Amino acid sequence: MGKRGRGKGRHNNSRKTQDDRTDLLEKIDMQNERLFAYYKAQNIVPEEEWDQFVDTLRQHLPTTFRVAGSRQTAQTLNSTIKDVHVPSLSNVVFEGQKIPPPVQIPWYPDGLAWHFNVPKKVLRKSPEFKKFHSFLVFETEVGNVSRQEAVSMLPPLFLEVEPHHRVMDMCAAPGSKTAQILEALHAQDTITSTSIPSGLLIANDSDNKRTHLLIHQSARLPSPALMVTNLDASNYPSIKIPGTSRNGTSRMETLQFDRILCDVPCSGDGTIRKNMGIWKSWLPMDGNGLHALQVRILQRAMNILKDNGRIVYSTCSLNPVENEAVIAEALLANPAFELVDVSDKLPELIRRPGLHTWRATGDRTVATTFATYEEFMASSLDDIVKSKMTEGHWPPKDAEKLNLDRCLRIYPHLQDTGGFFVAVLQKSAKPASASTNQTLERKRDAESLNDNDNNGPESKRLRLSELPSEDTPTPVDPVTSEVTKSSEASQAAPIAETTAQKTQPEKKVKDKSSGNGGFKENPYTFVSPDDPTLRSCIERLHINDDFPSSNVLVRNPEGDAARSLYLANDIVKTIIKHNDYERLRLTAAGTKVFAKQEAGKGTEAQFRVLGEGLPVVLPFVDPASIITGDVASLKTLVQTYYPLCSAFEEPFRSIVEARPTGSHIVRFPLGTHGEISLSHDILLPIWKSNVSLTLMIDKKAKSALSLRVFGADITTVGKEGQADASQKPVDEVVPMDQDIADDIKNYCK
Ligand SMILES: C[S@@+](CC[C@H](N)C(=O)[O-])C[C@H]1O[C@@H](n2cnc3c(N)ncnc32)[C@H](O)[C@@H]1O
Repeated sequence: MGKRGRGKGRHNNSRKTQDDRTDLLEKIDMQNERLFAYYKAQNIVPEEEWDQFVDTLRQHLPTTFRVAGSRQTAQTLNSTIKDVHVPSLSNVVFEGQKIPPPVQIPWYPDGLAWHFNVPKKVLRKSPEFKKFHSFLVFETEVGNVSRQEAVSMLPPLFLEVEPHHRVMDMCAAPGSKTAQILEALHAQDTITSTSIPSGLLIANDSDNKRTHLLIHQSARLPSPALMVTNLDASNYPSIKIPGTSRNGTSRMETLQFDRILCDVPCSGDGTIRKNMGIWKSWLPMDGNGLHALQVRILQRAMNILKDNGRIVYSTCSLNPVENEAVIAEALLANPAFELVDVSDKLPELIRRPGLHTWRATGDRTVATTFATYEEFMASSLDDIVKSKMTEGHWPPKDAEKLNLDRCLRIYPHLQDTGGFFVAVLQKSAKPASASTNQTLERKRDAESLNDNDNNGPESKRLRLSELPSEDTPTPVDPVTSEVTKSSEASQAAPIAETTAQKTQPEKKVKDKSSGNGGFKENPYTFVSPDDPTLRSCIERLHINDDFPSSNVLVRNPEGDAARSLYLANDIVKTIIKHNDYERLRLTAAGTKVFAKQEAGKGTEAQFRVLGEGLPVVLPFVDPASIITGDVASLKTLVQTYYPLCSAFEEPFRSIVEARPTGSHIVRFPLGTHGEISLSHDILLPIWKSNVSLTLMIDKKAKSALSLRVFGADITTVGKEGQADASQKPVDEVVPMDQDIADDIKNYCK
């Protein structure tokens, strides 16, 4: 749950929030002469479209959502929306007006994303929309639906992630794009079981609190391939993994990524339709001030990308200083990279090309904008203002050669969305060509201009040469597999930083984490495959020998299986084994599969399989050990907390009575059972005590299951709170990257 609307009176509060929001929309003066003057000067839209562009900025943004989860799960839920909900919403008339049903976003693959624009009071009062709304609320809470601004769904689509890819999401929180990337890594999952992809996703954010939001979000799609780190992306340390040199000797190498997402912190003016405060606060300095960090993050991504790998750079800002200027500066410094022409991808997406010319300014009134840095420096503006700008804020001399038109600009009036910018960059494996040599010359020109003392203080210039480099692989001791001390010292910036971090961990950590305090997480430690607790889980649940028991970890330095057991895939295991977790500020790794269940007095505690862990474990479980259930038993388990075994009908009753106490798995097979029909098998973990059973999934998952199977929330909590939940606006259910004003206020500026 987000920070809003907890506890008593939540329902009234959330309604109040909605009303306040509508009032705000009406009251706020959606006028900002600086913003208009700035964007008119950029020529971002043709003169004849300007009024339509501004009118759209002033309109409320429609609700958009994406059906999440693996391919199979998503398709099944999408069919429910298409075949059950949309027909029931197609003839709704409210206060004499026909209300349009949700429609699919035309460019989103497989029709899995939806758009609807319905006044709040319709959601509250129309029985059909109320039901649909409840469905969205519950499915969002369990992660089958992701409420996400349409344009924010774009970057992961252009990233084209495959299950074997090593992927880095550099600025990941709160995690809506991380979830999309995870789904792509897990494309091979089935509706009941999770694959163990060979790939990797490192989701990173420099804000410690927000990494926890990220962990919460990604718990909706548990993955053994996920790691979460809490570092400054512009200075991300190199990750070491063992490799082999050309002559066959083993050595440590730097991990390089196939795909990197740089969804960088930005001024966020593309979100003005949701974040109305931007109307009042917008200044050109918002973007100017972020430019250098944005370049440094992109540069770092370029350094850790594999040959032929791909980077997607994106912002929810329309400002060329945060967009084309960043791309141009990074391309000039990295001739091996080029912008990818993606004009044939997502053909239904209406986009405009990136700009080759723009006019930056340091003048807060935006009375003047400047075509070039030289023009700006020759102006009568104050020296302090001048010192805050760099040449990189302006277009380079022959910007056309960089193909900046291959960038994508998404304007709100084109398809009723937020404003957005995306650039797709590819690293070629070829040496620099004649044209890239020219680029190098331009870079040298640019650097020599930077060296001119009249061009502002040295500290304000981006020193590209200071960025960490990945060139030197680190030899490894063939016996111990450890990095030798001397080679460690020879690594440029990342290692220097590590050494500093080791000697003064607290201080350094504080400096780097934007005031979030020291790093207090516990390390992950692998347990022995022969660990008695692990062996007991494996035996009791009839898990076969293919289960990767050497990839099971715990979260304490001693390696004690005290509370929870996690499962990681091979690459996550390798990274954990060969890198200092404090240096990586490793916040999460792998997925939790088993947890300790305290038993009653005098009974020994056992471990149980978790709801979120079951899909990962299931492919290894002996099918004969799985109990077959019936819909009546499922209903009893959903309705009651601890139903007695004797409350169930035969044959389920005798089967469970014959089972030992502890963790078991029940399969409810697909098919029609009286009035209830299951479109696929449902597998759930249960706990059997001496006389009763418990369904071991959390209450939100139970409510969503109930709503899906029985058409209503028949859980105890649901019966008490359904009215409350169904009234809760869907946009208050989960934080959305473009939806929380705080996100923009606190983190994107
Ligand atoms: C636009 S938001 C990212 C939204 C996210 N990709 C999503 O789709 O949910 C930018 C994020 O960058 C993070 N951030 C800011 N500076 C950073 C840095 N130097 N390194 C890494 N992350 C940073 C912020 O904490 C914020 O969460």
